[in-house]
Amino acid sequence: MSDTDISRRRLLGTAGAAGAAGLVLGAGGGALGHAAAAGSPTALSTVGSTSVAFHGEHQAGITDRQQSHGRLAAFDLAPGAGRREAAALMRRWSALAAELMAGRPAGDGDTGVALDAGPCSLTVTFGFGRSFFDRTGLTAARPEQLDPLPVFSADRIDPKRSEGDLWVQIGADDALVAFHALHAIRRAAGQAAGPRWEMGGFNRSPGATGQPMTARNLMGQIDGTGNPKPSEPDFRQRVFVPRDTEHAWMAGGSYAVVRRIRMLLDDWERLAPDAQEKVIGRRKSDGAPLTGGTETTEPDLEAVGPDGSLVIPANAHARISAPEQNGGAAMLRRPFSYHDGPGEDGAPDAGLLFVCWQADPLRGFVPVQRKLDRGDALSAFIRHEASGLFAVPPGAAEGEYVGQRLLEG
Ligand SMILES: C=CC1=C(C)c2cc3[nH]c(cc4nc(cc5[nH]c(cc1n2)c(C)c5CCC(=O)O)C(CCC(=O)O)=C4C)c(C)c3C=C
Ligand SMILES: [Fe+2]
Repeated sequence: MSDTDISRRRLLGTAGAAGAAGLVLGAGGGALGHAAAAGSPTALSTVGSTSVAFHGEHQAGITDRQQSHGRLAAFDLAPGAGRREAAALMRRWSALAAELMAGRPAGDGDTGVALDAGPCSLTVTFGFGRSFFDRTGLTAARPEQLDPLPVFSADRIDPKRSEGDLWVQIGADDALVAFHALHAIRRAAGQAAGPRWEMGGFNRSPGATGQPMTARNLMGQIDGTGNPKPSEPDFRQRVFVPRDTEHAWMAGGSYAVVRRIRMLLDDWERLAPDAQEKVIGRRKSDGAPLTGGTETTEPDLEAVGPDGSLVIPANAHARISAPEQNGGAAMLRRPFSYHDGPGEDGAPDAGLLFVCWQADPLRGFVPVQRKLDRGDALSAFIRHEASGLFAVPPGAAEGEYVGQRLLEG
């Protein structure tokens, strides 16, 4: 996929909207505004009028710019619901997502919550968890990539907030639009599926920074610099399942690993700024490697300081997670931050809804997390509290629904 493919998916009000929001994945701006914005007296801003297409080769919400509001939710099929009910559900959900992403209401029973807003870059992305295949009698069609993730030594995973038959990722540049979309999805589930868990997150608002820039997380770090770029020749191969895959229904799809990672912010903030930078191996101010340059300068992993020690320490997070240190393993990270008030311990229940995308988690998240688990300086300041692994089918063509090739294959 080229950058142009990505920009074609997006119908941007102006290039300015894209710039203000920071196109971390390098998509260019198109020129088409949402109809509601076209010269009417109640014209929407570019933030409101920007829409993302539901139909396409890949589902939306993978390579699209991170929106300012995210909602992640898992659903379980109802007792007695099987393949037929799941197919009908995916047909309903896909039709609904296409309407909502175009800025149209959720049918007759629309609650009116998003009434005055445009699409606000809404994306709705659907995935299937491991248990979905047993529930629908499709175990033979389940890829080995959905085998359970290993248990890592530092995991503190809450099963009630993990996994699930179906996964929905919602992103939008407006909190009400994001809420409205998930609420409509939940209502449309009807008797077929019920909620298992839900998490809300956020990123910078479009226009908050003077110029487009990579996101910052709640530790204050620039986070996303090393992501694979659409302009790189192996981008597609890293993120999307190839055409010749054994399970043809997943060709053009991707695997999402979702981890709710709490940041132990009180401990982190006790560290001096230079110690914080050594934990990551990059400068906090501008994300440049500790060996110098700018955010996009390649780190010099061999460089030593006057005292003979490595400038980027051996246990620095960015060193350990780099593809060169992991046999080329890479993933596209597209997280949301979260803050759910104080935890039971009184410290902030805040951190990262870490969502990463790859063609194969066994050549993406798993080897990298294995290595981080063994000796990442960041480990002392984070705790993985929930986990999910989902197969995200390719995008649906016009008239199709997401997962149709699996459910009707
Ligand atoms: C298993 C995968 C990863 C987890 C889990 C993870 C958690 C995590 N990371 C940060 C902050 C940063 N990560 C950075 C780089 C980076 N992280 C991963 C993987 C995981 N991170 C990768 C593959 C990379 C890129 C490495 C490279 O290509 O050089 C950085 C540096 C800037 C950047 O490249 O994004 C920061 C900062 C936190 C806070 C966190 C858990 C809460
Ligand atoms: Fe990281």
